[in-house]
Amino acid sequence: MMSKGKILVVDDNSGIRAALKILLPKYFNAVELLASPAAIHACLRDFRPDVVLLDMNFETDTNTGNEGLFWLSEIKRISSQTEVVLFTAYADIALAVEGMKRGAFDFIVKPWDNEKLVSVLQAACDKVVQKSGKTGKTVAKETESSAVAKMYWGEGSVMSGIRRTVEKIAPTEASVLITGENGTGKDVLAAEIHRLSDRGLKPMVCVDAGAITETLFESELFGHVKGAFTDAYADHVGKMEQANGSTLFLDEIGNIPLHLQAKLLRVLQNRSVTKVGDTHPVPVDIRLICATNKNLEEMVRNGTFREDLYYRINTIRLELPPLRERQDEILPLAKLFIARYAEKYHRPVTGVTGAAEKLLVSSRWNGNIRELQNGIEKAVILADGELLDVEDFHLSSSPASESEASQGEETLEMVEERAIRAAMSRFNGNLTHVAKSLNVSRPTLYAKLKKYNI
Ligand SMILES: Nc1ncnc2c1ncn2[C@@H]1O[C@H](COP(=O)(O)OP(=O)(O)OP(=O)(O)O)[C@@H](O)[C@H]1O
Repeated sequence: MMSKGKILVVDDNSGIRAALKILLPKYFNAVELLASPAAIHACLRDFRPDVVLLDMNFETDTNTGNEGLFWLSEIKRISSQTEVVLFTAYADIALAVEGMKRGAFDFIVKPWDNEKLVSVLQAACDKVVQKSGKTGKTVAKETESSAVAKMYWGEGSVMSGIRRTVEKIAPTEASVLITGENGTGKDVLAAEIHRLSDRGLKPMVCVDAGAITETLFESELFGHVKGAFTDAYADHVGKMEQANGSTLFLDEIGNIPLHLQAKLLRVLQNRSVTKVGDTHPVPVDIRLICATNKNLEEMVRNGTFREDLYYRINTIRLELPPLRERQDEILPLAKLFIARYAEKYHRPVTGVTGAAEKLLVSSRWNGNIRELQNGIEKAVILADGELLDVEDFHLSSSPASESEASQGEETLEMVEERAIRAAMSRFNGNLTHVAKSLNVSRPTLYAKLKKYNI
């Protein structure tokens, strides 16, 4: 039976790689093979293996195993949850013991026994799943969704400039402030910066300051101890502590009221957080990325945003322009979304007609990339042919307008229900993300969930 799990094999012997390329895919979800350890960093970041099967000697004529031990430490340093199985042609017990002391899961001697190798790799995968407290299915799902969230950069000049800055600043500890209208891709950009950083193997922790009430804000961000307030039945670890060693993404930072801004600033300055109802500060090491669609400078001027907090979060500023100012990106993004939704809904759509291209490029896209994405999703579901045409889009006015609602209630209701169900499944029922992706408020989403019995 196929096990869950992703295996990375690092071995410079092409014969061994060829044999494992045939053997391992029968037992595991995904297998990557590297001839040289030089690409291990990139592979850990992009492929995110559960287990690495690591050769101990990469240079002919050396059999000290030192290189293997070095790479073992590197893998553990970068991704402590990844298990490493050492693979050596030289049965050296001392080396095996040293490797295990340094955190290797097990040791396999070449020439190997297929059954033994598979069972050791399976046991290592099981350990990863147990440690993360997830089933193999959810591990695979997370990987899928992180692949979906991967940012499309395009060739446009504006985004190329931002990309160059991002590549420079991502590996640093600098706080980043991302600004831009709704739907311009601030969340996606934050995730990309995190992915490219040294913290990228840990999950980024997100707080949507626009979606939590003022009363819950402190407890959500800083945590609370049991009994701190009426409903505090147990200790709760706040998002800041959860983000320790990783990145905290504070979305809609412009929505935080002034008195809470002061508390947030204190935590950021002291690099320690005290739970509500507690007196002991806990040190936290976080990289901060904030986003807003508000004009923070104006808020500072009119006294609704603290100047000191503004400077604290704003070491690097990235401004995502509205989609109407990045027209060269509209068609490439449209193609990307068409391919995504054609596959998802099993529709034969492959592109757009020339007339539809003109319409897409000249539309205002007040809801930016989110609106384009939603428009394409609907069009792909409803289209009859292979090419989307002008009438497949309802772009004469803004997409949520009444003119759209009057175009055949039955069909649109069906589309709406399907879109909500799709979003619920895509975001595993996370209502904040579902509401955001559909561009509706949470109360509207609740009403629709009730209406469609979802
Ligand atoms: N560069 C991109 N490549 C692929 N998809 C993108 C890109 N930018 C945005 N999207 C998609 O557009 C939608 C909106 O993006 P995102 O949520 O990041 O925008 P936002 O600016 O954070 O919006 P809001 O201000 O409402 O929070 C998402 O579904 C996202 O997947």
